[in-house]
Amino acid sequence: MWRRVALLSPMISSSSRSLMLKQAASGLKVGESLSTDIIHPEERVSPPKEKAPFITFVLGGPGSGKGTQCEKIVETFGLQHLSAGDLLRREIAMHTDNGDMILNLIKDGKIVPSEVTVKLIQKELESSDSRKFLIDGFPRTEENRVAFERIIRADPDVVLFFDCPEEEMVKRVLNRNQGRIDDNITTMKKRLKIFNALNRPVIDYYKNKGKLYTINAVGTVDDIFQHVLPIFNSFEQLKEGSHVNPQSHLGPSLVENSS
Ligand SMILES: Nc1ncnc2c1ncn2[C@@H]1O[C@H](COP(=O)(O)OP(=O)(O)O)[C@@H](O)[C@H]1O
Ligand SMILES: Nc1ccn([C@@H]2O[C@H](COP(=O)(O)OP(=O)(O)O)[C@@H](O)[C@H]2O)c(=O)n1
Ligand SMILES: [Mg+2]
Repeated sequence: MWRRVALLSPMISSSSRSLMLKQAASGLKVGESLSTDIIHPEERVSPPKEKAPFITFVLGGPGSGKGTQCEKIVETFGLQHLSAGDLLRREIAMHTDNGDMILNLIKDGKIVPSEVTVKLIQKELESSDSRKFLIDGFPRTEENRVAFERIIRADPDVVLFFDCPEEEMVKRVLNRNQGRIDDNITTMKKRLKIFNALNRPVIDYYKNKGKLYTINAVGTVDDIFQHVLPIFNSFEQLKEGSHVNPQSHLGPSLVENSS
């Protein structure tokens, strides 16, 4: 929705609006001309400046707790949660043209072509009324990141990285119990390899840009969330409309902004 509004608003000037009203009053259809009413370029009203939406990328290995923490962020700050994995699984469930291809890649722990994933995210962004998003499990590769920049033409404001030891991630995934086809030891080993090879460069990229917040993902869900809270609390635009107004409980040893 935000992009559509931003693209459409420059098209309507005050004089063209009055022209449309006159046309309606005179019984003319929009597009048929009223020869006396000429719009001069200097009469055009500049479009309202659309503020870019607030975007958070949520990174971390499989089972690091991204989805779990996203639920808590949504509850507290009202961001809209877009899980790349959930969007892909929905394609499988709906038997779309890409469904089988996506299923085979997920089963094998591989990354779905970026164009497919970014287009799914784009659809959600454009049809949403929200102005603040949590994009979970994305970008997983440099190719994902570049495709998002090219297609969406937006940059994240915040990048969270849930840092978790491998053995803890394996334990969590094998106990996840959500009936996921990739929650088995064979796929998990492949996913960890791919995470280390392809997601680490993305993490380094945002670290160098000063946008990365690394969070120790070991501990209880609530303890970890206490380290997420102050990050979002530091952004004014997230406070208004949030469901509660949480106090900061920053534990500096566990949260590191690598800027
Ligand atoms: N801090 C935590 N400690 C123990 N288990 C957790 C924690 N956070 C999440 N889990 C559990 O671990 C599993 C993976 O969590 P999930 O949020 O799905 O991770 P991700 O989205 O990063 O793969 C789930 O079963 C979840 O309930
Ligand atoms: N950006 C993304 C996100 C997920 N995926 C695919 O979807 C699978 C599950 O992603 P997910 O984000 O739901 O996984 P978790 O980290 O939550 O376990 C990945 O292993 C990939 O096969 C992808 O190809 N590209
Ligand atoms: Mg997840």
